[in-house]
Parts: sequence; C-alpha cells; structure tokens
Amino acid sequence: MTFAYLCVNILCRSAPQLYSHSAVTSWRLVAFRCKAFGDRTGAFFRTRAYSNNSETKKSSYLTMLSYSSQGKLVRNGQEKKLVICVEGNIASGKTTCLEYFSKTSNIEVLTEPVSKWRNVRGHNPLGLMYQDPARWGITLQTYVQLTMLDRHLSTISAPVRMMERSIYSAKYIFVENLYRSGKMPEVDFAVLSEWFEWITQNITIPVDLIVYLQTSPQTCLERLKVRCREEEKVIPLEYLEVVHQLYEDWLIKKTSFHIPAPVLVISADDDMQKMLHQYEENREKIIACHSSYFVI
Ligand SMILES: Nc1ncnc2c1ncn2[C@@H]1O[C@H](COP(=O)(O)OP(=O)(O)O)[C@@H](O)[C@H]1O
Ligand SMILES: Cc1cn([C@H]2C[C@H](O)[C@@H](COP(=O)(O)O)O2)c(=O)[nH]c1=O
Repeated sequence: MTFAYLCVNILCRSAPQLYSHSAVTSWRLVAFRCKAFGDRTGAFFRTRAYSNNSETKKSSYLTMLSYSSQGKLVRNGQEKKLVICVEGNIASGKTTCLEYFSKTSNIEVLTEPVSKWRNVRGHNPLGLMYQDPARWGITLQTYVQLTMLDRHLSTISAPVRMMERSIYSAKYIFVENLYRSGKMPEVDFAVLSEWFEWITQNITIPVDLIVYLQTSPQTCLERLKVRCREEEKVIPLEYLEVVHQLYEDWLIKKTSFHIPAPVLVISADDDMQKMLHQYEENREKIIACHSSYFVI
C-alpha cells in the first residue's frame, strides 16, 4: 500500500464532507497522476471519487474496478467465480440451454440483451441492421459491444455464471461477417476494431470456459422460424451458413481468432429431450471439472 493510498483512504473515512464536487475533481487529478506514475491504486482513487458525486449511477461498475498485476482493469472480488460463455449460431438453442441450467442452485444465467438491441430509447437497431446492414451495422454493433461489456462487468452473485455469447463472438462473428460480406464500410470496421482492441487490452474480461452448441445451419433455420422474431424474418439459410462457418473457424478449426478459454463442444441438432440428456451428461465437464475454484 502506498503512502498516497493511505492518505486518501484516511481522508475518505474521516472527512466525508470533502465529497464536494471540487474535492472530487481534484481527486481525479490525483488519480490521474498516480496512474501516470505507474501507481496501481490510481483506479481506486478515481472510482472512489466518482462514487460520491452525481455520476454515481453512470459509472457504478467503475466503483469496483482496480488494476491487476498485468495493468488491466479488473473487477474486485470476482476472481474466484467461474464464467462460462454459451456460444452458437442464431437460434441454435443457447437461451434454452441457459434456461435449463438456471434451475441449478449455484448457477446464475445471463441471457443476451436482445431486448435492448430491439429497443434503445424507442429505436430498434437490430431491425434497422437487418433492413440496411451497410447503414446500420455500425450502430447495432457499437451498441452490442457496449451491452456485452456491461454484461461481462456486472457483479456475479453465484459461484458459477453462465452467459449467452460474449464480446468476443460479437466481434469475431458478427462484425467480421458484416465486414467480409462488404456490408460494413472499412472505416466503420476500423473504428469498431479500435474500440474492441482497447477494451480487451485494458479491461479483464473473465471467461473460464466456452460451451459451443454446434448445430447445422438448417436446424437453426427451422428453429428460427418457430421462434419467429419479427426482425429475423429476412434471414436466409446462406446467412446462417456464413455465421456457422465463422464459428467453426474460430472454435473448431481454431484458425481465425484468439480463443479466450477452453472450448467444450456439444452437438445440438437433437430434439429437446435428447438435448436435456446431453446437458446432464456434460454437467460435470461444465461445472465439476472446475471444482478447484471452490476449494479456496
Ligand atoms: N433441441 C431443440 N429442439 C427443437 N427446438 C428447440 C431446441 N432447442 C431450442 N429450440 C427452440 O428453437 C428456438 C430457438 O431457441 P433459442 O434457445 O431461443 O436459441 P438461441 O438462444 O440460440 O437463439 C426456440 O423456439 C426454442 O424453443
Ligand atoms: C451478438 C450479435 C447478435 N446479433 C443478432 C443475431 C440475432 O438476430 C440476434 C441474437 O439472437 P440469438 O438468438 O441470440 O442468436 O442478434 C447481431 O446482429 N450482432 C451481434 O453481435
């Protein structure tokens, strides 16, 4: 613990009235200086200051961040939790899988924030993207990236978290697809990539295991039709085939992008009954193989 850390900590406790805006502002400068001089407590100062003024709500998760030994921002007290990301094509059965595991005690599930993508302050970026990907792809994907980051950084309350997709697949599958298919202008792709690289280089995104629900694109098309989301009615089989190939290159062939965690592949073309059976068969691999996380 540094001298500066001790001084500010004592001030925080003994003089709460110092949480005036001007004091907060000057603490930010202290924080900035600490960071500039390589002091890992900088983030602590900054977040302590933020948490005591009107910006509290907007930066609530920042109050829990500090620097790791690698110099990345990391959420405090979440290190021993297990994070599993369930990946797969559109309508492959990810939500259904999460619903099944949500009945298990000690597991919390986080589904994709699709409702936000369909309604942000009265706008529907998901629908707009499907209508005109070249115009609205950047809009949707910027928002997807933000909401996925928010999901990754949200407080984990159970020993195990299962979440649907990740900030990685949003970039490696969907942004990549828009760009490669010529539907995303190069400048949009460059800006999104800069954001993505900054986030992943500066913030620890905890992922311990990827469960890949491997389906045929044809199965996904059938399930997509049953689910019948209005925005997705325009999705043809070819789109699902491209998404499938991007997933296969990333998680099976391992030839495209960095894989942030070990991958467990589950064949997911079977009917619901057989899938539930498969989930039970794989339960140990998903959770128990990480039991060392609980022996602390
Ligand atoms: N194994 C399965 N067999 C048949 N239908 C399924 C199966 N798993 C999911 N579904 C149905 O397919 C649709 C898409 O499933 P969902 O879990 O929402 O997929 P995702 O979250 O991957 O998009 C839903 O209507 C769901 O009830
Ligand atoms: C992550 C992500 C998703 N989308 C689209 C693809 C689908 O239409 C929905 C998500 O539905 P799913 O049933 O969970 O697959 O959102 C996208 O366009 N871009 C993305 O990054």
